[in-house]
Amino acid sequence: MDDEALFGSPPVTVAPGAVHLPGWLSAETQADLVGRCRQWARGPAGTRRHPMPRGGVMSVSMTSLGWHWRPYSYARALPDGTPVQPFPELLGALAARAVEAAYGTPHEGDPYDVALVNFYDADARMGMHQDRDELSRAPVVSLSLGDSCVFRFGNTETRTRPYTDVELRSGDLFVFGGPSRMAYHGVPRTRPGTADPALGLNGRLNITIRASGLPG
Ligand SMILES: O=C(O)CCC(=O)C(=O)O
Ligand SMILES: [Fe+2]
Repeated sequence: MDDEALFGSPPVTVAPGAVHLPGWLSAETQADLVGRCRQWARGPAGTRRHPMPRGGVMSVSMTSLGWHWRPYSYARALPDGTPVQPFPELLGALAARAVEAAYGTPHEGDPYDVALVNFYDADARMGMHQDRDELSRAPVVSLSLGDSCVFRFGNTETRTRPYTDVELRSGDLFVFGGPSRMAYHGVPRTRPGTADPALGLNGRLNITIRASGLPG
């Protein structure tokens, strides 16, 4: 696979260390990933909308691979003891290619070992947050499938301005590391109905691939 040489447009640096690569995944790879996400969601650990510590439930449905994430920690197993599904090697390979495509240098450092698959229906959103439960500061690799969304990429100090609103479409790659690794970000809205019908996905999927830095 050499998608980045064949598809997409040049990388856009949104903030130092935060790079958007529109159309990075081929249509074939997108369809393949949608099928895999469906399989992962059907696994024993399933997909769930996590309760928030201060009340309410997340509107995004999540499947964890490699380590189980819930607000706000990683664990080897679900609270009921169900083991988490293994981290797919395919995602490790994609993350390595993604980092090299974004920065032009190979990924060195902690291995990618966890992925969160987020499903957004038409009403789902994700509030401004930092990805701060990893011990590793390896870049976060984010892949988008299906409906477009507004991805709000902010600063490391506050949940509020300054931020940049980026339109993430199906097949887009977004990598944030270095000085942007701890930037606040969120998804204020998706754009229901914008997915290519040929993809067969009603809604939006996002896969974030991370290095937990936790002992394997
Ligand atoms: O859905 C997205 O594009 C962002 C997801 C995200 O920020 C997360 O899973 O922590
Ligand atoms: Fe995040």
